[in-house]
Amino acid sequence: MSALKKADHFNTSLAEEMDSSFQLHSPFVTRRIQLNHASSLPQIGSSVYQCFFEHSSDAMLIADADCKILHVNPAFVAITGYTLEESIGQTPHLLCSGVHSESFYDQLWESLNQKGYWRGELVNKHKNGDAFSIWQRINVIEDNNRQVLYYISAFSDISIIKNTERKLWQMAHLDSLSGLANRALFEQRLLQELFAAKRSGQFGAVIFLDLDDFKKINDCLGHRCGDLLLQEVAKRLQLNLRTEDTVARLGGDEFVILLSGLTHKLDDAEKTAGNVAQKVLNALLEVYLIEDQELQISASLGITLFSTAFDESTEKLLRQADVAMYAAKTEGKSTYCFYHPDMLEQANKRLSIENELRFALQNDQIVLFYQPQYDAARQLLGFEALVRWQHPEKGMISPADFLPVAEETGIIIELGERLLYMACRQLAAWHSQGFKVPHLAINISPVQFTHCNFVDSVNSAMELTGVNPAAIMLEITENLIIKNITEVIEKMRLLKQRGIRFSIDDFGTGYSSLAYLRRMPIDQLKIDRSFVQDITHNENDAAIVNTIIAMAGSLNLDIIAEGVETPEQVAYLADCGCNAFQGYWFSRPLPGAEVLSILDKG
Ligand SMILES: Nc1nc2c(ncn2[C@@H]2O[C@@H]3COP(=O)(O)O[C@H]4[C@@H](O)[C@H](n5cnc6c(=O)[nH]c(N)nc65)O[C@@H]4COP(=O)(O)O[C@H]3[C@H]2O)c(=O)[nH]1
Repeated sequence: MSALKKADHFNTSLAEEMDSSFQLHSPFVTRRIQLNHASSLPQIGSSVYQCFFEHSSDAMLIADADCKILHVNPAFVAITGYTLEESIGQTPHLLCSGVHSESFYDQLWESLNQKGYWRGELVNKHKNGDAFSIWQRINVIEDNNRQVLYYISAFSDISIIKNTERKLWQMAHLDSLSGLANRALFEQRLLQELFAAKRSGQFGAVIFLDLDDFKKINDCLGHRCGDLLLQEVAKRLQLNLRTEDTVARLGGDEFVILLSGLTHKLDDAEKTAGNVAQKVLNALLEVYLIEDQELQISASLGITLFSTAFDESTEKLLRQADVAMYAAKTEGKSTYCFYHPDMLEQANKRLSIENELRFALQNDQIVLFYQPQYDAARQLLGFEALVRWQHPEKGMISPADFLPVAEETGIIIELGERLLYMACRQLAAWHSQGFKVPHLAINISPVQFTHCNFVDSVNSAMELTGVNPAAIMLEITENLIIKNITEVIEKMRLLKQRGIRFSIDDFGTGYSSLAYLRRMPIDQLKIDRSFVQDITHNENDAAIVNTIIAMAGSLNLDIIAEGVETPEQVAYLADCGCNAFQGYWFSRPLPGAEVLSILDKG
């Protein structure tokens, strides 16, 4: 302001002077306005300008060469909240919001001094303290000697436009549920960081985060609860990261974190990224209070690093971090893994199994085989239903090759329900055809058992097929019992009320304790085939089998041995007191149609 020279004597009325200036040009298109009383342009009465000034919807102010406000119009009063009296004598600094930097004002003044005008966007402050955005035009009015006489300014409130712009930007760049960046914004920032890393030589990291078993929360507690949990997770992520780190939600329960400017050394960068990942893991593990319920959830994290040496695309880096996250899931969840190229092949294989498995489910490629169970006198005791995938090109695929993927991806829920229904339907059909099948054992994956819909899905399979529940034996594993004892017992109790029986599969390979077993409403222990295999020439295995049989006797449980392949094994097991067998010695698992040949009517 001090650079501005004081105006010449202000000897005519304001209206008259403005009359003169407006005769020359429109004030908003001229570069520099000079008053020229000798103008020969046609005259318009001052009342017209007065009227224009008073009724304009744009705020207008006129200031003298010292920037002291001489006059403002009613629109100025309406937009800024300052009355005419409050404004006169003040400088436009009255409206300063503090949002703009000193260099912003330097450029404004440079334009006014050199070009005689400035136009642009500004954020001003209303009398009530609220900030509002304006589109402002300022013109310098000079006399014939190029001495500044006045500054005239007009501005319109563009807050609505700016808010709409902001909303549109948010819609395009932010995730509406969590308020975090979305994939598009994340990729933009990642691209910037890739360029920055190339220049600086510093490492950056992309961390892919997926909540463990989040689907269960959504399925069991509802989507509202799931959404609230995701919002809490987002908050914790933001709280535990620096503001310069970018956190984004890609969708569902998938989040990504971008760490930049780590260090120049790979080891140090790995260490820092690992520390951040561990910090995030710990923070997410803390109990959540969602709608008066205490919830706990863990996460699996995958980390990939980038720097000058890497010429990766954003897409590729995200994929690498995703692949590493899957490795963390397979390592038992609630942990983090760094990306390694070997993981990619594994991930591609898993992805193709996942896609093909979904297709197989829809296209009846999933079938059940049935392996008979006998007593020592070869009396049929029942069958175990065993899943097979009849792949059109790859042939018969063993469950060991696709069940882990089905469990990791949650497909096991749909698959398990389907198998349960198919097994019940087959048993009901045998019974209705008059065949004597005392029981059918059905394998239940731990993921399937712990799902909130499990009891309902068993009940609905039984109701839909009309099968006799007393002929159903559900096989669960020891590890399931250890992890969720109370929940497992409750579900077993509900199903036992319907007449269903339970067998502990692969018994002896897990960590069951006698104390647990006593509490469980179990009917049968199944000796794992790894003990049966060497029972005749390995003392340890023989001792374990003897102990299991004794334990079953003392707990009043049935016992069955699986994987029996030789008559010696049958004899040995029978000597120990086991009188139920399943294994290749008796029969391999058979397709449903072949089972008919070994079934008895009666
Ligand atoms: N070496 C040898 N093996 C024998 C012998 N007798 C039976 N087996 C095999 O041993 C496995 C017994 O099933 P499991 O322990 O429940 O172990 C099963 C079970 O845990 C799981 N599984 C199979 N079907 C289903 C299903 O429908 N649902 C679920 N959730 N899991 C299933 O996959 C595992 C493997 O199933 P399969 O490949 O069918 O393998 C079956 C069966 O084919 C024998 O004498 N010698």
